[in-house]
Amino acid sequence: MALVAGIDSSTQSCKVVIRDADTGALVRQGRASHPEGSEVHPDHWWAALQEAVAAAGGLEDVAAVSVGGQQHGMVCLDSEGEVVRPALLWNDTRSAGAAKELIATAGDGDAAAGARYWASATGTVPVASLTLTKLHWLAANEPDNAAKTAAVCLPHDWLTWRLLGHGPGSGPGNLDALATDRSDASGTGYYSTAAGAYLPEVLKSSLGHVPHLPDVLGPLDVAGKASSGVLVAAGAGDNAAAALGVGAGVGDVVMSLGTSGTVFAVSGTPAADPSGLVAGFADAAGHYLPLVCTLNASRVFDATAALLDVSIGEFNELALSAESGAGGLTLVPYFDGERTPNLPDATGSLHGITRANYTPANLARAAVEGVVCSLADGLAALQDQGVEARRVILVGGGAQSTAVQQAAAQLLGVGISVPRLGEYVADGAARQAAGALTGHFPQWALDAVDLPAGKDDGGVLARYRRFASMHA
Ligand SMILES: Nc1ncnc2c1ncn2[C@@H]1O[C@H](COP(=O)(O)OP(=O)(O)O)[C@@H](O)[C@H]1O
Ligand SMILES: O=C(CO)[C@@H](O)[C@H](O)COP(=O)(O)O
Repeated sequence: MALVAGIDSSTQSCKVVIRDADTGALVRQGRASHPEGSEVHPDHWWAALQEAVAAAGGLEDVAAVSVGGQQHGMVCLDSEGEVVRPALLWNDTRSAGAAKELIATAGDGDAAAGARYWASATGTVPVASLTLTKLHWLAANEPDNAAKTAAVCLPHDWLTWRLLGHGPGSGPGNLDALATDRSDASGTGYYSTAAGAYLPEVLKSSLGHVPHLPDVLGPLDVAGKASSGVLVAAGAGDNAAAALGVGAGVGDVVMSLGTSGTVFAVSGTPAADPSGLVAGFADAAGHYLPLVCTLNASRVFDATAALLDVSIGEFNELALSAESGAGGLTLVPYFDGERTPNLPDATGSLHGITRANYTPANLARAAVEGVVCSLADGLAALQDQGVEARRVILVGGGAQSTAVQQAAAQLLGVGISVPRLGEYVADGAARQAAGALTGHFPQWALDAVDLPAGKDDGGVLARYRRFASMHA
């Protein structure tokens, strides 16, 4: 029995699953936390990866490994392979102005024309989350660090490189060993998803020079072999890895409630949405992954639970104990600013408060409904781009909440499928590792509970949309 390992290096933590390559049976797993903040030195990810691997019993008996990682994070390396500055993560909004400038410049001052240019050139209209806008911010605000940047890569690329034994000072040519895959390259802002190629001229005009970029590997390619002999696969962005992990097919929309809220589907054609709501990413199996991402999902639950001084389990019980509609309370969850819609400076808001409805249970319910409604808007944006939604597969930490599952079934207008408690990004990476080992993706069974579509009788979504539109 060959074993494969999948790693999910996501915003809040690193998770490792070790599975049987043939059957997909879970053999062991481990986890370690990442530090807080939207600016993190990559060394923390490496330390957490090693801790999580150790907690999972090590990789000595594992034949292949692959890394799924939080997307977009800007990892700048100097000519020796040393990290130039802590990575700016996908949820760091300081480059919002840089995004605006890149759009205006491309459209000669006309933002709509600029958005059309970017959607057609890369598949995605720039927002603060994209690596490109972070590099543009770096050039304007830290010119010395920009000048020192000899290579740029993403969190999963950097971890793959470290697993292969590379690192600061690991010798001349070590930057040449950097590798990525289409799914993560397509989230940089300097890669054309449709053409499958980097856009060096875009980098030159935003960073001031063209740094070395990781080779873009195919879905079943091998990045290399570690000194221990373990095969290291191409890896993927975390959302693309989740799509592989749940085996998403035509008609499936995946909705993830992690730190980010994401809604995405596997598609045969690349998206190019000039409204900027849908990002035109690639998937990890040779197709495309139109995706909507918000900045506010599970952490809205964490923050509300902290305010109410209850555990996350008690928070869910409270939300379940309130009526649908939270007695008239509506929470617009823009706690960390927002990416979709693009409102980086927004804050959250609570509407409809009366003395009668201002209870912990209604507040918990309003938090759940607010997050689910923001993702319902994401689903609508995907459908506007032609994505077919026959069911929504719920994943990510927040999907474990029964209150979230019920609200999703009620408010999304399609049936919900909740896979059994699992780590679907890490599982997707494990499937990719098995693919690199055998030359094909294995079919692994997925155990899920289905909930039929309910009805939004109380107009919860319409009321949410009315209050959310006040932020525009
Ligand atoms: N039962 C639950 N109900 C609501 N939220 C939960 C539950 N279990 C975990 N979470 C939340 O999920 C988040 C972690 O999810 P995860 O998908 O691992 O995030 P990320 O991939 O961004 O690191 C945390 O904010 C955590 O509080
Ligand atoms: O920016 C995006 C997708 O475009 C995020 O989905 C990140 O990839 C982080 O994922 P989580 O840590 O929230 O799972």
